Amino acid sequence: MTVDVETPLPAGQEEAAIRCRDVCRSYGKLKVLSNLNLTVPQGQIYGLLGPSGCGKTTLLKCIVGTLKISRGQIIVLGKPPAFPGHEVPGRMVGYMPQELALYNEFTISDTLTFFGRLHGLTRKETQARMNFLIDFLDLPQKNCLVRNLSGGQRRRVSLGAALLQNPELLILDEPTVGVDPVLRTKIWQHLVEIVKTAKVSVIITTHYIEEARQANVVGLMRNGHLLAEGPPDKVMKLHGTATLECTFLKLCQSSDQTATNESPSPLDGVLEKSQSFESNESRPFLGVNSPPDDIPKFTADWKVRARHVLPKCRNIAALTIKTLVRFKRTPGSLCFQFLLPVIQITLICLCIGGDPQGIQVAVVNNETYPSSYSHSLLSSIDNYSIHQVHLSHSDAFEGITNGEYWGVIGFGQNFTSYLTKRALQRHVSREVVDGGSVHVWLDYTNRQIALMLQKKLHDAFQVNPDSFLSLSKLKYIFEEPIYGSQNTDFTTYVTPGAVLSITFYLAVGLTALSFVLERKEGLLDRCWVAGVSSLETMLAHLCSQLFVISIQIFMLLIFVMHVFKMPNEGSLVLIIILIVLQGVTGISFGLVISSAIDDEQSANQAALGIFYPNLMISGVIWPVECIPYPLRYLSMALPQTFAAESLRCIMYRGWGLSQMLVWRGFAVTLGWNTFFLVLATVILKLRT
Ligand SMILES: Nc1ncnc2c1ncn2[C@@H]1O[C@H](COP(=O)(O)OP(=O)(O)OP(=O)(O)O)[C@@H](O)[C@H]1O
Repeated sequence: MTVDVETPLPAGQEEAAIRCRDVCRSYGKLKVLSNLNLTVPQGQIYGLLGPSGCGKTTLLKCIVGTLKISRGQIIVLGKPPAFPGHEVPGRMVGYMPQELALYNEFTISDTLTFFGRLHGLTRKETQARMNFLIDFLDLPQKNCLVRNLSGGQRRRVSLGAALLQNPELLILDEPTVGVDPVLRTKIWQHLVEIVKTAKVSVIITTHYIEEARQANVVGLMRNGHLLAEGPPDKVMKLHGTATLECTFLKLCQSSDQTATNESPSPLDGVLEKSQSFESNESRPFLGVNSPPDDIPKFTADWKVRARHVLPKCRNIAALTIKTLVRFKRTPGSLCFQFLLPVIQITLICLCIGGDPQGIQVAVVNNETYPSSYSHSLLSSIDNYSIHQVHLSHSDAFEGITNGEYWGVIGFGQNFTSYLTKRALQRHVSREVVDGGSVHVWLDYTNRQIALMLQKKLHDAFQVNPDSFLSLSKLKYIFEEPIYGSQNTDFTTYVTPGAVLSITFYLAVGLTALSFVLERKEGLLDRCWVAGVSSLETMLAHLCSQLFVISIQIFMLLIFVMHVFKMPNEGSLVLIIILIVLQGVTGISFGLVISSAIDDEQSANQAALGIFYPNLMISGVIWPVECIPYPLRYLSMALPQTFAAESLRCIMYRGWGLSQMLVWRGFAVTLGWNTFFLVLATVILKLRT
């Protein structure tokens, strides 16, 4: 049967706050809920009891809609959870998860204000409820930080957050664990009172089985199904026991016995047992006047669906403010986030691409008179880069062999006279060529240093155009470059790519970790139950991270352009937009990692794992033109290759968006942003 959202439910069914029929849920191959049937009557307290690991929390998560069921049907306050337009998850339900699910950097007041914002309470309403809850739950001052509270106090704050908006349905997962007996009694009294006065429905799990006698109905759960369901007195009377604990033990024994009896042969036992389990488990031993299980199918108008999907500004604002408050409470970490990119770019500009300095080179000069060409050549060498050590032939070679010198420069005894002959005569003997040459032996284990030495010697030999050396050489005249200057160093090449990489990786790291931690601590689940969608979570995170990125980029540009004086011929606006977009790529990639991965270690590994390959292949450190072809094709698919090229073109060539090399960087970055954001949203949706 299909019903429209406006159609009233069939008679009898409107009295149940929660109705679960044949509910199944597995984690991989582990079947946790198995054809479970449960009914929580409206305006009553339902105590869900069972041993650890029997599936209570899983069931509650399915009821609030943060976990999807594999089979069966759940109706909460008249409609399935997460049904378009239904406020479950949302304001109608107050959920206290088993994990404390509180922000440690928040005060009690921040915590309640945050949930008040999510539920759309006015400041006045939140304040009034806060005063009541602080008094009722015996909480310390409202400006106490959550991280400074005791375990029991935190649990009470968590309970306060669930009670805040006076929900129609309260779902409490072990609210009394770690709470002293006096307060436990008070909490139960409050539940009894709100059930009576405000007709609130409550489902509560507890390990203290006997305290559940105050519930109107109890459900005894084992291995993912209910063994019995009914008012506590009736359940105990039916099984002839004096306590709920004894009833539970008795039911467990008889359930074990039934399962054993129904397995005739140990050989085919596995199949038989599971079949008998399936058939028995769906029916509690004692039901509570369940009406016929004719649960209708629900459909929603496309307009309602569309409204349901659209992100709500209220939720995005509440989540963004939450992150900003957390930033405010951790100023050290915030300053570190702002300074880290500046420290990184400073190190890159100082340490990468510069010329080697003070390189020790041995000189063996067999010409003794000071007016010789060898002396004149040696005096032209750049002393800042090359430190000449004059030695004998044997000491020089011993030194270079021992790694003391990077090279040996040698001049023969008759260097000047042979060089003169070479310059004046057309045909000279091999001995003249050899004796009129500068002999250089280099340690090539460090190519950069060896190439620098070659270049410095070459430059030194070019200094005097009238010298015999220049006569004996063919000359090239390098005119003014079309772009850049002849003094452009490697740092200039690296900086634009490095700025993009720093922005990208910091955003990846911060996003991937913060999300994973929030999920682990149950905070994401709690926000979802308060009605926040995956898309809103993403957008809020994007907004708050954009704030951090903006300050990072501002400081980066100040350092790059004013401290390290990198040339900029292009539009500053384009440069800022491109860097911000790369930051968004980092945030969205971080969101993909955190939506797919559950623990910090794996998230860290994923973020770090892509760091080096991406850095090496994207042409950030070394030109893409030097990369082998298969990797070069891979490089084109990466988010930073074209973006880095685009930024170099803007900064050093002064190009704008009309040039393909520039707009291609923007287009690829936007493409990756969209892809990562959609992927993260889909993964988050699929994983609930
Ligand atoms: N995310 C998960 N992935 C895989 N298995 C899970 C996951 N969450 C729970 N389980 C498994 O599902 C089973 C039921 O867990 P659940 O937390 O629902 O039990 P519980 O009755 O609430 O236990 P407790 O009273 O100790 O909280 C357990 O065997 C648990 O190991």
